[in-house]
Amino acid sequence: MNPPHWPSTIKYSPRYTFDSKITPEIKALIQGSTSKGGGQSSGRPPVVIRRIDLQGHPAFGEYGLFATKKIPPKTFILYYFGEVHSDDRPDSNYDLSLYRAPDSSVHIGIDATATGNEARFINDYRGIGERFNVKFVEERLAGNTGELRIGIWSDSSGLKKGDELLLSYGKDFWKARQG
Ligand SMILES: C[S@@+](CC[C@H](N)C(=O)[O-])C[C@H]1O[C@@H](n2cnc3c(N)ncnc32)[C@H](O)[C@@H]1O
Repeated sequence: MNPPHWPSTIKYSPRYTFDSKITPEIKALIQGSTSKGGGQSSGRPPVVIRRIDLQGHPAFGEYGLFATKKIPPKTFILYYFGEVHSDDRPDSNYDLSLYRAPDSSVHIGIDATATGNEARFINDYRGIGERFNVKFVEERLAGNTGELRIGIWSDSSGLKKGDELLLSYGKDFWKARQG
């Protein structure tokens, strides 16, 4: 079932989908040798999608993601899911880097433009809060033999109920969108 306020134009998926151009080798690299647990851990994450109706909020009219309860510091909240792909998608505003080969011959991303989960709605802190309050943490499941994931964790301050989750997308994201 879709989470509350999920927009009908986007497909909800609490697990990876794979672009048709992803080779079996790359799929195996991402999934690891232990194909354990294809999706989000049990239950809904402690977050809710809300439309931003606050005048002056830089993402006014769009959506954001908010804590439904107090989240302690350094706590796992949810994973970032979307379409795993190996092509360049410079125009996507929902594309996260998942894996880069040491010689840069392969670069895998997770693009949640058309398919994804609640994590796609997390805004960048710039113009909203003083600093980010959540961050991306890479992990491999099953004692480092399972699927490669990007988790979203609270930072050292934690969040209060009702706080908007705010990331730092990094300067390159905004530099690429200037002008
Ligand atoms: C990953 S999406 C975040 C969710 C988005 N607000 C939505 O409703 O789909 C990234 C997009 O959100 C908006 N956004 C996120 N953080 C922002 C910020 N600090 N200032 C302005 N726009 C922001 C921009 O449109 C950006 O391209």
